[in-house]
Amino acid sequence: MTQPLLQIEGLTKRFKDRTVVDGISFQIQEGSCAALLGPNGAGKTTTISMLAGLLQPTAGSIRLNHRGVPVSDRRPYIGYLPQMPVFYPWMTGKEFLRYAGEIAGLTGREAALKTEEWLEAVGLKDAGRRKIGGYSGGMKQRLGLAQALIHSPKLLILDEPVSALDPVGRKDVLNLLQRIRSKTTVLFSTHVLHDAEEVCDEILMIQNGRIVLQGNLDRIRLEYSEPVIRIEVGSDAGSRDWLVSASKNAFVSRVEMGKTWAKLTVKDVEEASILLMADAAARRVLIRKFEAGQSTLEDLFLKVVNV
Ligand SMILES: Nc1ncnc2c1ncn2[C@@H]1O[C@H](COP(=O)(O)OP(=O)(O)OP(=O)(O)O)[C@@H](O)[C@H]1O
Repeated sequence: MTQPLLQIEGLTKRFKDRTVVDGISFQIQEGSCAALLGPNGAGKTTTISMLAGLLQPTAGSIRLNHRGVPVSDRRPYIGYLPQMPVFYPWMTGKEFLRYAGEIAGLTGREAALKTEEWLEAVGLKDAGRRKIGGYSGGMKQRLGLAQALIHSPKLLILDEPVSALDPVGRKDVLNLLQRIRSKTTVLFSTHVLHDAEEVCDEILMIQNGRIVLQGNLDRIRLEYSEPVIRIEVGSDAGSRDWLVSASKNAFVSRVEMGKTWAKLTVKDVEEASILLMADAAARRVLIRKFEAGQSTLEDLFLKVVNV
């Protein structure tokens, strides 16, 4: 078995007496794309800052392997884009990238070559001649990605790369990440499950500084999906009463309910659908929506983070 690119063991960060990252362990295989997913305040930025070498862990180990051997200084192997990158608005995109390349250790010539390559790759070939002060949020984030990749790192780490963007910028950056991930191992943090699903194959769900669920997305989807029926009824008293009594059926194992809707976890979705529909028809209940299927990853995420 090949060594994982990144191995994290018991990583912990305490600020005074407050434990913000609480002994987390995980691995990232070369070539994969992993999302560190969790609600606000879960500990994502703190974890990522430790991986990027900006914050000293209180305990635990971070090991990055290159050709199967641990490296002593992992920073040259990592590309990092912080949650709120700082750009010099008076620089052009091109000047900024060259500067970033030289800071990352490239020679002037290499930095110039890589700048052209990356400006093209992130769709800023023409804009590269303009000042960053005039860039949109999405353009800045694409420039930030180019900056993080300019020294050809083995692992790209991004802290909430799309959360501050409008839908167009978000789509642009997610599409770009989709392309990058075929060549570079990626770890990015997000509090939006949909973003993780769009790009990643692995997830690490974090809450209160602990990993509460981790693994391959498809496997988790399969393992945790449950048969559910979602029903929406009319707002009349009869329909609402029926919904309450329907949720008390013996075949319902869990209920979430609003005034005119219910999500019922059942044992056998087909059998339960037939019984519920027949009963609703016999009692002339106004069904506005009836959806029988499997619970989604969103359901699981909400259940895990308990919101
Ligand atoms: N330097 C610090 N000193 C004390 N507490 C801190 C410090 N940095 C972060 N925290 C606290 O640690 C917790 C986790 O913060 P962190 O920024 O890692 O969460 P996050 O998951 O990235 O959240 P968000 O999605 O809001 O960015 C928060 O409650 C935060 O207030």
